[in-house]
Amino acid sequence: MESPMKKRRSSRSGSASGPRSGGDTDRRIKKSKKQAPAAQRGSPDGACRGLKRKSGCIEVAAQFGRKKNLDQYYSIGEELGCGKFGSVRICYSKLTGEHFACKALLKDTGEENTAHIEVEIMQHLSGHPGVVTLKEVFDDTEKFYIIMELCSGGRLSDFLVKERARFCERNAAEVVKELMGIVKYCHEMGVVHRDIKPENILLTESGRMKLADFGLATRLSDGQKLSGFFGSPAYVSPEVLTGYYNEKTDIWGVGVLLHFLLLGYLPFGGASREAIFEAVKTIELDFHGAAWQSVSLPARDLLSRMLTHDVSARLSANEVLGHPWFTTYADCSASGDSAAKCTNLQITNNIPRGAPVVLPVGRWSHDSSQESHDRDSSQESHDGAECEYINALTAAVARIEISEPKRSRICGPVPTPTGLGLKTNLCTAF
Ligand SMILES: Nc1ncnc2c1ncn2[C@@H]1O[C@H](COP(=O)(O)OP(=O)(O)OP(=O)(O)O)[C@@H](O)[C@H]1O
Repeated sequence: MESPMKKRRSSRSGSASGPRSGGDTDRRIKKSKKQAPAAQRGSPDGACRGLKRKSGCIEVAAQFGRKKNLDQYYSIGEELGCGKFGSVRICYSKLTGEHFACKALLKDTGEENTAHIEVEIMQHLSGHPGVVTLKEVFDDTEKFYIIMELCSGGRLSDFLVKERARFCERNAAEVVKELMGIVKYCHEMGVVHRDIKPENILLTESGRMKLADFGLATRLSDGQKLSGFFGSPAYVSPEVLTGYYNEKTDIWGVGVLLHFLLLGYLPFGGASREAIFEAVKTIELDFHGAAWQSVSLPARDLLSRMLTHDVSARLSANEVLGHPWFTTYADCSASGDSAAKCTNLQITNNIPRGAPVVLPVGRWSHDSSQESHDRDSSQESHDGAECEYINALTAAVARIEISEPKRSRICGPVPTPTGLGLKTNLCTAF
């Protein structure tokens, strides 16, 4: 797994533009129902303007109700992780004994308003099971302390590195389905995350995913465009590098993750940041090469629609979730035949960055113990039938009508997405 690359926090004041100010990009971005205006990152007064006034929305005037005397309420424990601007530690409520995570952000970094917006967006999204829940905020003369839900399962990136395990398509579909449900919720709430990557996806003890680190997130109203560089090089979308963008930049990030899950390596690599950017901007992925032969056609079709440079053609979160690839594996599970339909991908250790993984072409097995390349004739005929099924699905995929997302704003939690099929593995992995 690629090590996380530094974000340009100093350029967080990227702008949001109205629909009329943008040239070509405007024509590619269809307008939809009006939504809240994006936060003005340079203006604390504007930070809550237009934001849906759901219960608990933080009023900037109230400085998100931050409290003093952290020590009075919490004991701070060991470090869970370290970001560019501070560390995150486990903490214990002195009142209830509950465990939380405490993110400390230094005040003298000029990031004070960013901290406000991060907190505000977390609060805005609170209530969804896929978003790290904000508990409360403290400050003292030097730091802000964000008390949030503890995700003791660690980061998805660490899980992927540790496991180095087989990621069959069914498991990949479960991961992406759950993540996309969270992204869909964010977009419906008018929030673009802008830094979707496995380092920012945390896992609970029970293996559920939680999107975290809203430090680069922003709000976006329908038809608005964003500009400015945000994100991590390997996951950044081409439009972020070349001009204006919208919430579809998050779809690209999930697409990069899906590519990793399916093939075991990231699609855009390079020896330097510039080289990665060049790859992101110029490489058109070919889903027909040898590496893809053991990946189903619906999976390839979906990925090609997530990693297309044409933003207007790129699927929305809702459209991704409606893709037949997910139906395939939902149906498999329902029939109790899911394991048989898993294409096991062997993600071997020490894969050089950007190097292709040699996949076990045509191997279908029930579990990792059945790795034999010898398949009996009944299995062959089973595969043949499955191929027909998959090809029929692909034909259906080709007829999918692309529609703009409904930007209805959901005030409460949306239904919990299906849990990770890897739940057990995740629990034991940490
Ligand atoms: N709620 C949480 N529960 C458990 N661990 C957490 C939690 N939030 C953050 N962490 C850990 O702390 C690390 C840093 O957190 P986070 O990414 O929010 O900080 P950051 O300063 O924004 O980082 P970056 O430099 O990537 O922007 C995470 O990678 C994760 O390991």
